[in-house]
Amino acid sequence: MEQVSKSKWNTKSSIEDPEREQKILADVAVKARELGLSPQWVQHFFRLQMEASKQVQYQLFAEWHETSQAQFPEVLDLKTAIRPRLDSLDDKILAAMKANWSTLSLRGANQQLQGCEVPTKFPKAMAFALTPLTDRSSETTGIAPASTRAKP
Ligand SMILES: C=C(O[C@@H]1C=C(C(=O)O)C=C[C@H]1O)C(=O)O
Repeated sequence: MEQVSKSKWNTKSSIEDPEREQKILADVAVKARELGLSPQWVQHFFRLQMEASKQVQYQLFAEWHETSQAQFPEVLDLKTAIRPRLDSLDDKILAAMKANWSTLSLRGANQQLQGCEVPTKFPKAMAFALTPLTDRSSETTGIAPASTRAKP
């Protein structure tokens, strides 16, 4: 996200790109369906990762405004270099979700994550990022309680 932020800082672009976010959410829902994952939970997960990413960007922008940060040298281009990398990361995340779906959809598995603290410069972003893993109510996840799910 530092590269994304630097690129936007240099080009004075806005942090938020709702069109790109909508496209990502639509794409991951299609891919989730293809992989047999809950599109609802997958969208919820990616929505929160995007909130986390924007939180990091806002924090960095605030720091840079504070210090009157100049343009950054040697920053990758957002559209042609950074976003394609983010897209391939999204595909890897979906594949990892597929590989770990039985664990992810276990009710109670989230308890292992409750109260876990990861040292970070971006605690607010981390809170967003972890929410889909810690808040596992079926209302937000679209994952049926274990008792009602068919056995594999
Ligand atoms: C990461 C970016 O910034 C924001 C966050 C996004 C994300 O996390 O995928 C997408 C669009 C922007 O609202 C970006 O512009 O690519």
